[in-house]
Amino acid sequence: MVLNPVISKLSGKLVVLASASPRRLEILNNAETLDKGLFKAPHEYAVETARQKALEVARRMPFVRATPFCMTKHLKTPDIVIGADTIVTLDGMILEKPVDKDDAYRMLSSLSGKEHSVFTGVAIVLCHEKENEEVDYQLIDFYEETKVKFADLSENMLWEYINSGEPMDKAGGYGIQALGGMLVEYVHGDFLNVVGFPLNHFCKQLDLIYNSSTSSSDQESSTVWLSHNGNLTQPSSANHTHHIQSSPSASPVHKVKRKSSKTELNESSMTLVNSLSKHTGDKDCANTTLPPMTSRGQVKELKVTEPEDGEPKKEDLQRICDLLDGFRASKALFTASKMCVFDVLHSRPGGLEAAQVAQEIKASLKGTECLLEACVSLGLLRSKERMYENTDLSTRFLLSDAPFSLRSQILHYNDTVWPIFSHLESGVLEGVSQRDKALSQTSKDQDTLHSSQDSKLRFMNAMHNIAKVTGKAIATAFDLSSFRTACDLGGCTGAMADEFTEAHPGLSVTVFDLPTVVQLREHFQPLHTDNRVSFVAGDFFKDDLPKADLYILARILHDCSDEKLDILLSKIADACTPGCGLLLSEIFLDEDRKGPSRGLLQALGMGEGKQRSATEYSLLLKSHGFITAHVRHTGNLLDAMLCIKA
Ligand SMILES: C[S@@+](CC[C@H](N)C(=O)[O-])C[C@H]1O[C@@H](n2cnc3c(N)ncnc32)[C@H](O)[C@@H]1O
Repeated sequence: MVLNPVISKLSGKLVVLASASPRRLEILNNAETLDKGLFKAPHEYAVETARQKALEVARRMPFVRATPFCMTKHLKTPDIVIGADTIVTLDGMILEKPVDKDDAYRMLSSLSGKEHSVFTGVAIVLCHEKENEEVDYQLIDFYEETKVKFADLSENMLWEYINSGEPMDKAGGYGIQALGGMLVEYVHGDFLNVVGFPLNHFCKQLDLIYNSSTSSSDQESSTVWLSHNGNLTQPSSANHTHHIQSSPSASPVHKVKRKSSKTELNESSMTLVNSLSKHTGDKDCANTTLPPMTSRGQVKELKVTEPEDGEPKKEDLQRICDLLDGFRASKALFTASKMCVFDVLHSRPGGLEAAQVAQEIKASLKGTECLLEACVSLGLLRSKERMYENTDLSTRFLLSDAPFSLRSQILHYNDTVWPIFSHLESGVLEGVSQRDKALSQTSKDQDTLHSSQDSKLRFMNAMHNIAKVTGKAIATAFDLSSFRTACDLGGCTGAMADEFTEAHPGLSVTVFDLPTVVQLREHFQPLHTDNRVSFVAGDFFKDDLPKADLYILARILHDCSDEKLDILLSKIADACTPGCGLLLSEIFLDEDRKGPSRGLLQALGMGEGKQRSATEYSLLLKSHGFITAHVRHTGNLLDAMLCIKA
């Protein structure tokens, strides 16, 4: 669009930048309590935060004017209040301001060598003072995205920048306008947006507000009219004018107008309602069930609110009941998988009745009906006119031969993890693994040779499943083009090695695992037949390791005590020459050890190892001469870290 003069339109107007107001701290505190899980896309979070900043200030301004002790020079209601919030996102995850140097390290190393997005959400509140001293607010918001790519950052570079102190108060841990500029390879889009304010987009917006008679249908922004105190309820009518119900302190009824499509209107207003209801505690406002997990799988600590009638809230009870019933749901999944319910249903397009399923799985009709109905309630099956069939979720992950099948992993959970967890109380009391105790009963009843072979194959199948699901994300997490040979220590069936050779045509991988495992690997189909994956049997604590440029340790170290880890890392360090790589893949605990719960629940199994954060791994590796080059939170089940031998 052609940009017309706009700044002159502001002359004589009182413009307030919300973030610069004396109430900034409180506003930011309020804004920072926003639950990111509520937002479908990161930019929505930035826009919402900007709205809250602007609205808070706009709503307080007339109040400030009435305060006798306030030293304000502006006794007038502002004409415009502007709020802005900038966030950095990587692979859909919002990176906030680092809490400490380790956090800054985690953030900056995750940005290293990658393109990320910087979003600034901007909210413009136009205040229209009426004759009766009431104020109407018109809210216009928009966002701007800029793509930024970081260069590959060496360890020294990262720490030099972190030690400058600059990252600490900056979203994403860097400031492009200062020292942080040296980290940046390119910027696609508005540079000032990365600095914190998309001036060009803002001017275009002012142009639309003050100069243009252009229809608003082509605007990306949204406009909402608010009541005096900014309260509104969920829109209830289909046209574009919605009545809002005021809270007790608000003036009776105001109108909300928005020049946009109906669907957008509902979505936008809902977000605003949700956020405002947080501030006002207005229980008539729209309520959504919050997802209890963060994007990294940490269960959120949600406040329990006691309604006035003293009754517990439905959502609070639901959260406790979900935990109570969690084991029932797991066991229903295990049983349906073990009894091949999903495979049976897949073999009959159009579905089966409960009696037919019962016949196929050789089970009672009553038991089968209960199992099928429970699976429907868990979203694993769907039913229509008494016929049952798989949902997309079970077709993708629960069939025995699906490319991303997790069935063997489920059977491993049923036959190994479940018995261990049924001894959890003893495990916690004694602080040692209950594995032998839990599994001795099962093996007592069976022929020892066969049972040990069966359980080994079951374990290998489970590892194979997970490697197929996670392998590609790990193999492609870093640029490995400088490595020619790799050794996957504890590489099991070779499924992970297959993903590495698939992703890196110049790479050959030797899988190193215990002799019994290497013997049994013939039960597993290799992905390729071009001989770039070979197998060597041995014990990585005792035997010489095959020579390689890159060592891979996937899901090995969490099972090692600090002493064993020390032995293994010393052996790898001895085998490495400077420049060799070590690629580690594990669940990295958050630095505050509050999540992800998958990692912490795994630790509860009380094996001899322990779960560690990326920084803990990084320090352990550093003590063996490996410098962390990159850390990736892949968003898949496992995270990854690439270290280089100094
Ligand atoms: C948890 S599994 C991980 C498998 C594979 N790395 C993956 O991520 O899919 C651990 C693997 O380490 C192997 N392993 C355990 N101790 C070993 C040792 N001392 N020497 C060699 N391999 C070992 C096991 O046989 C098993 O295959």
